Amino acid sequence: MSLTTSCFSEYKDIVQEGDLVLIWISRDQIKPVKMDSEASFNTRYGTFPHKDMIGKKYGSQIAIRTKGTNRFAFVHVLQPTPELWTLSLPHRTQIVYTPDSSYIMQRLNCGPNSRVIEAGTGSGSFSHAFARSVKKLFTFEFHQVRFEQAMQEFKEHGLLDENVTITHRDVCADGFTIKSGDTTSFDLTNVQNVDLNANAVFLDLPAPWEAIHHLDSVIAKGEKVGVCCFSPCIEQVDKTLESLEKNGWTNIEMVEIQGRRYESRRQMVRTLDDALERLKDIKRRKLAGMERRKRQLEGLKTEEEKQDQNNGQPVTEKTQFNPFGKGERVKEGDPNYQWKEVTKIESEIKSHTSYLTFAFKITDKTRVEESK
Ligand SMILES: C[S@@+](CC[C@H](N)C(=O)[O-])C[C@H]1O[C@@H](n2cnc3c(N)ncnc32)[C@H](O)[C@@H]1O
Repeated sequence: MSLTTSCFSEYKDIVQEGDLVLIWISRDQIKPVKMDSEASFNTRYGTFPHKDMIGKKYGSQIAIRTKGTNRFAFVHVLQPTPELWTLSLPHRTQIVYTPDSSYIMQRLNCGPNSRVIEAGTGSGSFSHAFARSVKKLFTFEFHQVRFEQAMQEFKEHGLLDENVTITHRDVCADGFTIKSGDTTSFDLTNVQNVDLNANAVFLDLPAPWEAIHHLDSVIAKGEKVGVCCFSPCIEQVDKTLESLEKNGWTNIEMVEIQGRRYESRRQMVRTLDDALERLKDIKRRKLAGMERRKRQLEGLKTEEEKQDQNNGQPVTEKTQFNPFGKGERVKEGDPNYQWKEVTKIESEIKSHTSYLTFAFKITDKTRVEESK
């Protein structure tokens, strides 16, 4: 089923047939699904029929009974946003994540008047974020299949009807000018050359330094234009810096974003008495074990031990309460215990993604001088 919706720019209350819905299973598992009342969404916990989601409010929890057990499994139905799309999209390439994209848009002063050039389009992660915030996005991709997939996806998401143009192009070899005869989503019926007039540029290419000299003819005159090059290796940054300087870009700065997710959690308050009790417990259990082994070697067993052996039960008494983790499990926040608020960092941190090299340029200063 292929339907064009403006799901990324319009807010809706109710899930409808044909909607692109992001099904939130867990923080690491969000799946994009087109609503089709005949279809179901399968998880390892069970099957969620789409018809149970259609008609519900966005944000609703949908529950089913799990297979074989009398428990519930649930998912949430969410409306797409660029941030959630980045976490759920089908990867065709490496992508730009929200900590980087939000920082880049802020540094490039992106807003409702921005006209942005992006190359390459890749999986379209950043394109969705740009599309929501800027006036025009001109995105370029030289890989034929990726170009077609991205164009289809942008069409389905309603982006091509709004402010996005995608062009099939090797920007290092052929620059950024869109002209008649090009393979592009731009309607070139009455146009020879498209005036890109871009005031922000984002290059996520293996060799951005080969594309920089093509920018002068497509960036806005008389205003400050920003460029950001996204490169994973410092050697690439070196070459980019050289090219930026050579082509008259100034205020060059390289930064790296180290995104961290902090979680607010509760930790049980542990007192000195708890620590002493724990040490005593270890000692008690050790002694009980030694006694038992001794009796086993001597072939002697207490009545209780014989009984326990018959039942297959452990002989050592179970620790009732242990604030250091082992023993009886206590649910976080259990009101019978004392808790303190703590911050925990995620266990697996995705560290270095890429270096961001920013630079700025004003090609024709006449207008700026006049306004002074
Ligand atoms: C890392 S991906 C971009 C990912 C994208 N920023 C995202 O967030 O989804 C780089 C893309 O640039 C494309 N590319 C590489 N060299 C290019 C060139 N000279 N012209 C146009 N696209 C190019 C590749 O085909 C690839 O799809």
